[in-house]
Amino acid sequence: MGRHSITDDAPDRRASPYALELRGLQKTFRTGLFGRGPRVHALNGLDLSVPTGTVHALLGPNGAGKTTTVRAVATLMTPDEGSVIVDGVDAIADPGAVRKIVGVSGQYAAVDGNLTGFENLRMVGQLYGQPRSEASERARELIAELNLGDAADRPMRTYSGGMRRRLDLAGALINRPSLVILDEPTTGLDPRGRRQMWEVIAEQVGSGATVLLTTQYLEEADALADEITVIDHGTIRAQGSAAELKSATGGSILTVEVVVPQYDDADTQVSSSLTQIGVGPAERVESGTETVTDTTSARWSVPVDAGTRSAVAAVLALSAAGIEVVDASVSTPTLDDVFLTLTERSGTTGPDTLGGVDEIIHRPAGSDTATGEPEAKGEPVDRFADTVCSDVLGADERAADSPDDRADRSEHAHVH
Ligand SMILES: Nc1ncnc2c1ncn2[C@@H]1O[C@H](COP(=O)(O)OP(=O)(O)OP(=O)(O)O)[C@@H](O)[C@H]1O
Repeated sequence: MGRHSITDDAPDRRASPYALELRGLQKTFRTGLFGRGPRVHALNGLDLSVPTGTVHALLGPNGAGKTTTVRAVATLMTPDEGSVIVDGVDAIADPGAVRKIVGVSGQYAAVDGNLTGFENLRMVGQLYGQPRSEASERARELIAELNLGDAADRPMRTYSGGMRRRLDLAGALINRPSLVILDEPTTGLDPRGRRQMWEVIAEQVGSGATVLLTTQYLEEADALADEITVIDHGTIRAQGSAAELKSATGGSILTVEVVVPQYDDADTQVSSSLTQIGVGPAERVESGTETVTDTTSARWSVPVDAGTRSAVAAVLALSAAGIEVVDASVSTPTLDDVFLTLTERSGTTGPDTLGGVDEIIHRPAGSDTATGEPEAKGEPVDRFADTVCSDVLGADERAADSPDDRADRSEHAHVH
């Protein structure tokens, strides 16, 4: 995708093969009245590199730090420590420049329900500084790409959930951003709508977009992402392709059911045959089951790395040793297994788990300037749109900052 520049001010950009680089990102929130509640370590030193033209998925349970990461990249929140570089531009030193080169989903579709999809998109383009004719052309282009042709001239309030999501994605793409941030792009869609959205996202990536995706759907990350980062309590638990994560979580397991031979060292015989095929020791997992032929069978399992070929090899080896095989199957871990293993290991207990609350700070009233009031989820959406608008319309950028973010800049909480 080409890049559209909306101002003459060229940002201070260094050449980079990465559309996004995060280094040592830390963020601690104060909570409670006057910030006297527990500190929440939302991010504990996050590192991430997203090569240009790829999709990177952030996976984590509720409260893991996904939205905080996304907000740091979208310049809605200033981290306490670390750096955010978008397409070579330092987001902390020059947030205004970064806002012009990121597109964030969830921001635009609701601009005005009474306007048509086309009018909404054209307006977003104009807010980015595109002349009306160019904004119209880009809006028509995206409407065609995102299969919204039939609905383009209908008021947006008549759109289905899936159409709104596609219009929303179009809004995030209107400025031909270097990095597209999709925060849970298919939440609430039915399976068909989700698959249609995946197709649209895949097409955009095929034409060169770089995407940072957060999702609660592991199959979404599996289907779309080149790389996945699993985070929990603001810390990276694992990073890699879906296949790498699956094999790091334990690889495939071969399970074999055999007719128990009636001689003394039968177990040793089965165990050594299977261990030779596997990449770890074989274990007897179940025994004493009556088979349909009134003989007793036993189940064995062994970790393997050759997929179904391991099952064939096991049957051949056991048959050669005179042991009858009743059943053999290989199971490969799903991304769900990976996710559960990684997040269970870190002590996550469920959807309401808080990220990294580790201390209660008692301060005398008035001893710090942070309000510490938790923000309502969803507030950043409006704030990003406001900030983009104020940037492109030349208003004072600082006016769009919340008191919370100003406090963020003046005060750096530390993780202990
Ligand atoms: N403004 C805030 N004030 C206080 N705590 C906050 C604030 N924003 C986030 N947190 C806390 O930081 C942690 C990380 O939150 P974050 O929203 O980034 O998680 P998430 O992975 O996006 O979760 P979810 O999937 O539920 O959206 C959570 O414990 C959350 O309660």
